[in-house]
Amino acid sequence: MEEFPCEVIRNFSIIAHIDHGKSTLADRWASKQTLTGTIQMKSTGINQQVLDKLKVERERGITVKAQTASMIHMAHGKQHLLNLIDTPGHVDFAWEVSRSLAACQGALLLVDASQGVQAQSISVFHIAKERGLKIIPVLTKIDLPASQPERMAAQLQSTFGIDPSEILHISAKTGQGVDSVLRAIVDRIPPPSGNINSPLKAFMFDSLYDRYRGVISLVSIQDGIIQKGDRIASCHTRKKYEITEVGVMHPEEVTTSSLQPGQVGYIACNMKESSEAHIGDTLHRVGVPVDPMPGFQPSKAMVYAGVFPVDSNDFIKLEESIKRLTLTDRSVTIQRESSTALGQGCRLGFLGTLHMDVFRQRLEDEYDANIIITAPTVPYKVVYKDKTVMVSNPTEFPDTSDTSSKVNQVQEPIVNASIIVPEEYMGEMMSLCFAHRAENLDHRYLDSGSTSEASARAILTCTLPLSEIVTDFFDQLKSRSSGYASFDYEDGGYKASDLAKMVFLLNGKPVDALALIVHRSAQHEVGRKWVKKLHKVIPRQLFEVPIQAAVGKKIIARETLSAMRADVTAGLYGGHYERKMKHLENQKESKRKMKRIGSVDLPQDAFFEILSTKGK
Ligand SMILES: Nc1nc2c(ncn2[C@@H]2O[C@H](COP(=O)(O)OP(=O)(O)OP(=O)(O)O)[C@@H](O)[C@H]2O)c(=O)[nH]1
Repeated sequence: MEEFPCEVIRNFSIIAHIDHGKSTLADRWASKQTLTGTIQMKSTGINQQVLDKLKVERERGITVKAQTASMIHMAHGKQHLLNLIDTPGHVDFAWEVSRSLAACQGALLLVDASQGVQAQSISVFHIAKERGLKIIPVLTKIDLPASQPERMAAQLQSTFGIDPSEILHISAKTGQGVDSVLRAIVDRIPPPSGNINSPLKAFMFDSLYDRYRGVISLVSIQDGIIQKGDRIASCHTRKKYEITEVGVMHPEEVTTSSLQPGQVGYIACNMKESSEAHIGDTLHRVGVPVDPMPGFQPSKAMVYAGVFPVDSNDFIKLEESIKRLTLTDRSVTIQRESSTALGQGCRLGFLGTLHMDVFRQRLEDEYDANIIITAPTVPYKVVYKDKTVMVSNPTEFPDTSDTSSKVNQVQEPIVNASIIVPEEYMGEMMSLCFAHRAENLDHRYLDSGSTSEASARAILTCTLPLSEIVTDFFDQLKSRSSGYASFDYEDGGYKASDLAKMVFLLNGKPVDALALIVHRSAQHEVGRKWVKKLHKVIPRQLFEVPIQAAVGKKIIARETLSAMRADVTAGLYGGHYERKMKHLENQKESKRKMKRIGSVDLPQDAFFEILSTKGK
């Protein structure tokens, strides 16, 4: 690939609410490049969303991991190199958005012309604005009969102060106006600055793991030049490496002879451990140190869950798979955990529940893992007289009803939430929020000056405990607004709360994997619901089994599982010997799949059933 000086390079991202059409637009450009044959790309074909590489992304139609791709565009008689750094659109991945934007000078704010501004449009706009990026507003899907470009342009003006004459109107589906976006990128986004004669300064904004070459780092070159054979060092770890390959993402890797100032691309340098690749690190030439770029805050886990192998003999294999997977997803935190009910496992920290779901699915799809994942928990702060302890595992939560426990206070994480919804659903949304312990509820209209016409949209803001939204909040939000509501949240710190640990007992023995942290106002309801659920899924035993929910020493709910008859063959009269044997065999087989809790045999399926249902 030829070399491009800074002035013809543009580094940009597309920022948008989920489903507003980022991948479709990027894809149109990618397929156009293959059609014109400007660049040989290992594209998977026209209209296949080449940027959404992961299987889970294709299945769910969401972008999980930011990808980069380079394109060549002719403008003003010169070839321009446009580097697209894709960003995920889901609230869980705001951290990835911020990271991707650090390598850009501009961003396309893509808004669906039939839906208008949504919750994530607002949050990503602010992230881009804070980073000082040039923003190009684009209304897309104008081919849809329901699109209202004029009204949405007015909305962009009232929400973001954008001049309507700057807004591009396109359809990524039909291709209308798509070229005008490329032109605007060239004309409006400033080229990256950088000096080829200055010492090498490369900013690492992402890393991937390759089985054969080790860690592949994605970098944006601030100054200097980087090529094969160069010896580089990390400002953060001070470790030294030799560059074995450099190139650009196209979106597949294409080797180049060098990467120059303003370019975004990948480097391979025999980095064996992903722990050596620090996102936000600055790389320089060995012996020529530079001032590091301001790095990133590490991502913060918001949701924790225990992951256990279904067959306890598979723990080592599972741990290995988890470690391999975290090489491509650095935002997951890992800690070993052991449970009397489920054996040895890992406690993983995720950015949110979608992130957790995606990780679980990737473990199953890519590593063939057979796992049990416990109910998600948020990180709580337990304040003692002399110290504060973070607790992300319900089994470690103290008994707050015990006055001798020396706990002064328990605090839970809070989020500042915003919901955008057509005004006729406001009542439903408010009651949903109140049912989830919302406070500081407020609202305003998004279509400024709009009269009370039916489709006027409002933005509702409130604070919510994070624990309330990690279960079924999002599903309820969608179903109670007929799919119209969009939701976003940001960290709102911690707040004191009246929380308690709920323990479930089978035949008087606590099952640690089922422990929960609940708000005291909901403890009876939650206790009854879970006890009923357990009663439904636990098979009858040879003896009567009480199933109880307890908070502290107090039993708050109970069901009793009646005993069954001992002899499984007793009901078979006059049967063949073989039939009897088969029954006994079956019984032995299902015994092997049981987890024994005290004297109670609990089948794996029961755990799956209990833990897979999201509701508290
Ligand atoms: N009619 C029409 N449909 C479009 C257009 N652009 C995208 N779509 C459709 O909108 C849906 C969402 O598009 P995507 O490109 O997957 O959206 P996205 O923003 O990449 O989604 P995430 O990556 O999950 O954030 C798909 O069904 C697309 O076919 C358009 O210009 N016109």
